[in-house]
Amino acid sequence: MGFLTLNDIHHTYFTKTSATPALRNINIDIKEGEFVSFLGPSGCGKTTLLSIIAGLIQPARGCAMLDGKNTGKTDSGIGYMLQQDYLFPWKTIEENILIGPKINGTLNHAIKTETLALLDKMELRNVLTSYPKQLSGGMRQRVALVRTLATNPKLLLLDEPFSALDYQTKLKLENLVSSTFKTFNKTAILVTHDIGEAIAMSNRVLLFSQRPGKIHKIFDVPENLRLLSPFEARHHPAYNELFQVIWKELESLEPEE
Ligand SMILES: Nc1ncnc2c1ncn2[C@@H]1O[C@H](COP(=O)(O)OP(=O)(O)OP(=O)(O)O)[C@@H](O)[C@H]1O
Repeated sequence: MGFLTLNDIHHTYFTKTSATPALRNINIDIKEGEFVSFLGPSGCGKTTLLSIIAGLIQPARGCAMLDGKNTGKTDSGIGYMLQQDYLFPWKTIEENILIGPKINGTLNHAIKTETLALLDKMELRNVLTSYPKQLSGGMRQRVALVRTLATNPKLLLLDEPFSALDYQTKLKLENLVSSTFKTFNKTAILVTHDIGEAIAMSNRVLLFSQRPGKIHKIFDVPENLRLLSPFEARHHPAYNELFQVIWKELESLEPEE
């Protein structure tokens, strides 16, 4: 069994008049410290699967087990980061990043020091007393990431966290996130539409089929790419090779016009 095990997950959304099958037969083991990306056509169920892993949606069948516990039944220590930063506009950056430990009742001197060090690592100095509206989009996403990491989650779910950023900021943030996750050996799942980002950030890329989403193929990212930063990885021949393979596979999934 993996650190995170997705066990025969199926899900269908029901309304009064319709049923939308979203996911079928999702089975996968993810190791501790692994970075996995979910890639696939729009509407194939990637966010639904993240919500099931987070315990926010009860799947119609199957379950997600993290460290031996069903994520839908326990407070499983999962951090969730989205495209929007959802910082509290009326709180300072310091208050925002420490809110998780404060709510959990775990805030102490050591956690505060570690969290502030993380803010430093994210190249955000001198913003502690600022408010979110005074920061750029890229800075706010980094603050959101520090806030997510402050609770020391066992697993991080990242739902297109870089997609609203300009290209340069996105590349910079990918580098920062990747080095932070490697340093702290964090297990993470990234939902993205960017094949390059998936390859440059991950150990494995899971390609989903059209809805109802199934795991269509799993691509292992060569070990030598993982030793590089995402920016460096994008210039490696192995990156281009894998990009072509995934691109062709993704194209074969698109519906005929
Ligand atoms: N609450 C809901 N009620 C009914 N249908 C839903 C609901 N949420 C999602 N769906 C449908 O389930 C399918 C999967 O949605 P989901 O958001 O998981 O896909 P996705 O792969 O994340 O899409 P995208 O890449 O466009 O963000 C879609 O057809 C969507 O319209």
